[in-house]
Amino acid sequence: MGDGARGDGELWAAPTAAGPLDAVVPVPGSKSLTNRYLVVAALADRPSVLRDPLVSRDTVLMADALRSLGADVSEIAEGGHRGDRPGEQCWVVRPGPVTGGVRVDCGLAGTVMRFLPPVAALASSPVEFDGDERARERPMGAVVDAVRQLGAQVEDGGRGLLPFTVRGPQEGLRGGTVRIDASASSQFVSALLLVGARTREGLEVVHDGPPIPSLPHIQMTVEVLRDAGVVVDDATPGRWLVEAGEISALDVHVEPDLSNAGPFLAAAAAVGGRVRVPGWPQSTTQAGDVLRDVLDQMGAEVTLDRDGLLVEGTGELYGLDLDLHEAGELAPVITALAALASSPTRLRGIAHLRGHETDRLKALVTEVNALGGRAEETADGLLVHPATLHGGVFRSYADHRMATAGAVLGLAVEGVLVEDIGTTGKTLPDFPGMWAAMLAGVGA
Ligand SMILES: O=C(O)C1=C[C@@H](OP(=O)(O)O)[C@@H](O)[C@H](O)C1
Ligand SMILES: C=C(OP(=O)(O)O)C(=O)O
Repeated sequence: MGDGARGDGELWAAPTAAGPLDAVVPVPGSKSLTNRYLVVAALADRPSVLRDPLVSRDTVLMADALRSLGADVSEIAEGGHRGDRPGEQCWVVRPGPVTGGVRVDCGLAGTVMRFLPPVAALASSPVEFDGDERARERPMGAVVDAVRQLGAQVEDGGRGLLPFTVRGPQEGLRGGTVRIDASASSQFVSALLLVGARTREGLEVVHDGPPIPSLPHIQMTVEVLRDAGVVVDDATPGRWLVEAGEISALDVHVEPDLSNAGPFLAAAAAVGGRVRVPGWPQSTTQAGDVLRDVLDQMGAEVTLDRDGLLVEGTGELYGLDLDLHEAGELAPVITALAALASSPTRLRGIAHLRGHETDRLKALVTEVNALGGRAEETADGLLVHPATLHGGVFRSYADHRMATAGAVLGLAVEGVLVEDIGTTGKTLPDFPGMWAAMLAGVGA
């Protein structure tokens, strides 16, 4: 198991901010983009270059899995360059025929456990999938079902959960129409779209069920495929058509992870001062971009310019009523701010967070209330009422976003101890170091 695989019980004394912040925080690359680029590059016709990819547990698991399935992922660019820009790191992905006979460790990465079973169905020998203990509880049924509809066999003991083994058909994937219920995760649709071009007849994916969450993530998949020359028709809501054909190699710079920027930007909103995240894209498919609007509504001043995104705290922090169906991964950090706000917050449209790294609705209510907060679960979200918080242990449940939410609370509340801060390694290689750098010099 890699870094952050399990709660280690260790407590991290979250630093309080001794004064207003004044920091520039470079944020590593997007998890969602890095893992899509890796999969597309592994299925492409020639080698690809990913510039400034995220290197964290989720993306290393993806790179390792793709290596075991026949691609080569290496850190140095062809010819020994490390990239065009000073300090730029590159991953070079050389595709190869998809081979089976291997075991894929998904860790707790939704992108690995959902995106790779359809890739494994391109191999004719079996591929075993497993992951962390909690990974065995995350919804997988639609992926298992879809891979079967594509003609693969899946041995899952009838559970529709990890662990399972995928055996692709000897003759490769024919394609055709696959019908799934993607209401538990947008990743079910993304997973199928990513392999669509590698089927003989192309792939039609039809969603049949309650509304799909995180639609911007599906749009991101479509845009990444189009960058690689794949023809995708997404004109009809709930239906996607991917034409069969070659996937072109990519040479891409990975945008910073806007959702991972959340805790740093929230810090300025919570305790005042300014935090700038350089390289914030002017336009993006990342759901995290909605933070600009959310932080503005909560009372911060938000400015996007050529130097990045600047958030300035105003001393006011308001609650809000927000449908987060499209950007559920922001719920933990918004809940942390809500717990510090002067008016109530209602978050709606996020029932599917019960199937994320942990049951995030339950975990957020339990941990905010353990610090004296007044949060409650609703059928599809959370209510957070104003309260005076006190110190105590904030448990993270092996969930990177729970841990960073605890850090945000700790800035404003003395004596917050976050359990297993190392779990942030799922999507951030050095969160404690970045947090300390943001606070360096404050109040000095
Ligand atoms: O495809 C992706 O990269 C993701 C899709 C979303 O998943 P859900 O649709 O399961 O919420 C998001 O929450 C997750 O962090 C990343
Ligand atoms: C839900 C998340 O991750 P995953 O990609 O594992 O689903 C997340 O990062 O908030």
